[in-house]
Amino acid sequence: MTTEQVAAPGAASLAPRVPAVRVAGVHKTFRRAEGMQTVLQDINIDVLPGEFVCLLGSSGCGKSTLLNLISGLDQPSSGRIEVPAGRPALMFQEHALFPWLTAGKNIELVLRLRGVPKAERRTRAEELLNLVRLQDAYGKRAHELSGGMRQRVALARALAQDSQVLLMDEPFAALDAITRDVLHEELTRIWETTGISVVFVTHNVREAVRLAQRILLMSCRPGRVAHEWGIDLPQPRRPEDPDVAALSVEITDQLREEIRRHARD
Ligand SMILES: Nc1ncnc2c1ncn2[C@@H]1O[C@H](COP(=O)(O)OP(=O)(O)OP(=O)(O)O)[C@@H](O)[C@H]1O
Repeated sequence: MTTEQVAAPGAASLAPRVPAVRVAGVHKTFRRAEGMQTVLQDINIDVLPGEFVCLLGSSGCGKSTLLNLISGLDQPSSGRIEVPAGRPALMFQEHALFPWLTAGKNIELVLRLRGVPKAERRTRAEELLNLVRLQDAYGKRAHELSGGMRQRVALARALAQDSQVLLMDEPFAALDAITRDVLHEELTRIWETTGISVVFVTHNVREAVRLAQRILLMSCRPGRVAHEWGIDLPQPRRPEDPDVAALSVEITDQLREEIRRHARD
């Protein structure tokens, strides 16, 4: 297992040794018709301020469950979740924009809920749309936007929460490969600019290697952190770069091994 610890480049208001997110000894069990199912077992993760961490694993290994626990949407059966950086923002595969509101108003709604004065909301919404390179989308509704554009608005809306931590659950999984690629580039740029911590869930090895400073590979049933890689390859990374390709092969082999092990159990 490679456990190279990587320094986060981003800014953050927290002292360097205080993690943005701490998951300590977390177990999660669900009651099901066939009995109790342990989905997560003894998960221990510290996410540093400004760090980009990918949770990688095959379908059903508990990635979304872990993200839900970090977000506070669900509680661990035992162990502790701490988010010293404050309430995280969330982004999912589904954009979940309100269809009756324009892109700008979707963002302004979050600003309003945060108590941002009315006079400032429009300017801030436009700034956020600029940040995701959607300057012209302020007055457009979701049905007038492409899938990639909707996810950009969803990202802008998540950033409107002004959180230090962004939790992303397969946000680009429904997009075509080229659009996904462009959004990877945008997300990397935004992460570098804002210095937020990102916890990004995916089952796509290439996506994880493209984005992350640290990849945590989860095993299945129960979900545990089976392997960890620290990645200090420069951004932007291209799949065909030899180091990126070699790492993708190494991680894919480990993922296959985890899937085989799970099938044998
Ligand atoms: N509320 C729940 N009640 C019962 N079982 C649940 C609940 N939520 C999740 N599970 C189970 O926990 C396991 C892990 O699910 P989870 O959605 O976290 O996996 P995942 O790794 O995110 O999968 P995918 O990549 O397919 O989204 C699955 O077996 C799922 O059926």
